[in-house]
Amino acid sequence: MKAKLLVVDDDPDILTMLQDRLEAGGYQVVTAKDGRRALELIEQEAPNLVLLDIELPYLSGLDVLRRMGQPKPGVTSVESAQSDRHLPGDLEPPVIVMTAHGTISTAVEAMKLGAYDFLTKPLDKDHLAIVIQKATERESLRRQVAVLRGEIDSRYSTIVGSSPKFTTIIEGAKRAANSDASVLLLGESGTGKELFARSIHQWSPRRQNPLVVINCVALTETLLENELFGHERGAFTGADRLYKGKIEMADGGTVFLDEIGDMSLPLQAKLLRVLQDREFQRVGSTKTISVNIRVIAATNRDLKQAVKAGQFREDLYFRLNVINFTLPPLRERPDDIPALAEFFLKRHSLESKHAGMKLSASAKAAMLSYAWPGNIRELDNTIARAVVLSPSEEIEPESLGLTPTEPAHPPAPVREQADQSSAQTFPYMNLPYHQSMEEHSRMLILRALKQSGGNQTKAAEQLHLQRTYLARLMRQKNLDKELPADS
Ligand SMILES: Nc1ncnc2c1ncn2[C@@H]1O[C@H](COP(=O)(O)OP(=O)(O)OP(=O)(O)O)[C@@H](O)[C@H]1O
Repeated sequence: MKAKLLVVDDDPDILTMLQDRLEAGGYQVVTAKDGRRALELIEQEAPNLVLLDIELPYLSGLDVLRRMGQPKPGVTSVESAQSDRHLPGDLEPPVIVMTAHGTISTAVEAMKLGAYDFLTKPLDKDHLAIVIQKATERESLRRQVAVLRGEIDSRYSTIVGSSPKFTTIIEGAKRAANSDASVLLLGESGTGKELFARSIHQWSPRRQNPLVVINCVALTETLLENELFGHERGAFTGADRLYKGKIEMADGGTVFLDEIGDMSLPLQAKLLRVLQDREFQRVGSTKTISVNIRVIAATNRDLKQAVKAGQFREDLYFRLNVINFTLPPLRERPDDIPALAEFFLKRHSLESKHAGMKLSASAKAAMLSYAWPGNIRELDNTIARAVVLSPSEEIEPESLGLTPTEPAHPPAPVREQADQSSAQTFPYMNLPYHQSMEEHSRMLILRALKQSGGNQTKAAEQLHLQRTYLARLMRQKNLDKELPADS
C-alpha cells in the first residue's frame, strides 16, 4: 500500500511541485493551502506523514502542531483511554516542517512541539526524499507496535470469574497492587498468571511506566544475563553498541519474571542481588546502576519442592514470595466455565465475523465434565476452533472436540504404558495438542497408580489431587474399568 502524505503550503507552485515529485516517488498525496484545512485533512484522511510549511494563513504551522498535540474530545484520562490509546487510527502522523532560510529558531520551536524533523527552503530534492523515506518507515513501525500492543491489551484486559475462590484472589491482587511488595504467582499452565501479572501492574501506581516481561525459560544463561542487565559497547565480540537490559528499561515500572522456576542457579544469585539492593551492572561494566522496580514472578513449578531439591535458592524464594497467589486450575472452579466460555465465544465470533453463535446445552454440559488440563488457555483455543469449524450457528459438542480420542498407535497394556512413562518416553508427543495433553494426563495417572500399587488414595496424594477428583478423572478416561478401585 502506498503511504499517504499531506503536503501543506500556501504557495500553489510549491504545492504542485511537491505533489508531482512525491507522486512520482510512489506516494499518495493530498494537499492543503492553510492550517485549518490541514487539521481537517489530518482527521479525515489519516495521512502517514505531514509536510508542513510554517508560514500559513489562518493558523500557522506552529499552531497546527500545537492543536495536533491536544487530546481528542471524549478521551479524558490515560487510564480510561487505555484500550483505545494504542489503536493505530489514533496515532498522530509525524510532521516534517518546512521553514525559510534564517528561521532556525522557529524550526527549534517546531521540534519542541513534537515535529519529527525540519527542512529549509529551497528544498533539496535528495534530502527531501531521504527524510520522507525515514519518517514513513518509522511511522510504519510505530503503527505495527501500536497494533501489537493493542492485541496484547485486549487479550489481557478482562478477568472473567466470579467463583468465591477466584474473587478472593482478585481482591487480594488488587490490594497487593497498591504496594511495592514482590508477588509470586503460582498455578498450572494456562490458569491466568500472566493476566494477573499484567492486571496487578495496571492496578498499581506504576501503571504509567513500563511492564517488562522476561521469559526465563526461553533463553540460555548468557542470553538471559544479557537480556536482564544489558551490556556495554565492546563487552563481547559483536557487542558494537551499548544495550540497555530489561531491568533498566523497567525503571519506575514492573518486571514480570515468567517461568522463574526455570532460571539457572548462577543467574538466580545475580537476580537476588538486584532484588536486595535494587542495583546491577551491565555486562562488561563495573559501574553500578540503581533502579526502582517492582517484581512479579510466576511459575507452574512447585518452587518449595525445587528449593528442597536444591534447584532453587531459598533466599531468592523468600524475596519473591512476599505475597503469593495460587491460581486454581479450571477443574477446581467449574462454576466459572460457562462465563469464560461465553466470553471467549463473544471474542472469537466477533473476530471471525461469525456473530450470533451460541453454545448448545449439550456443548455446555460437555465443557463442564471435561478436565481442562490446559486450563483457560485450552478453553480459549477450543472455542476459537469451534467458532471456525461449527457447521451451524449452534455449537455442538462434536465441534468442541473434547471427547478423549485414542492415540494413533494401538494402546499398550496398562502396565506397559506406565513403564514407558516412567522411562520418560512420550510416544504421544507428535499427536495434536488436545490428544497429547489427554494422553499425558492419562500417563501421569497410570504412573501414580502403578507406584502406589493401585491405591487411589496414595496416587491422589502423589498427584496433589483430591481422591474424589482422581476417581472422576479415572472414570472419564475409562481407567476405572482397567484398574480396580481401592477400598
Ligand atoms: N480469568 C480469566 N478471564 C479471561 N481470560 C483469561 C482468564 N485467565 C486466563 N485468561 C486467558 O487465558 C490465556 C492464558 O492465560 P495466561 O497466559 O495468563 O496463563 P499463564 O498461567 O501465564 O500460562 P503459562 O504458565 O502457560 O504461561 C490468556 O489469553 C489469558 O488472557
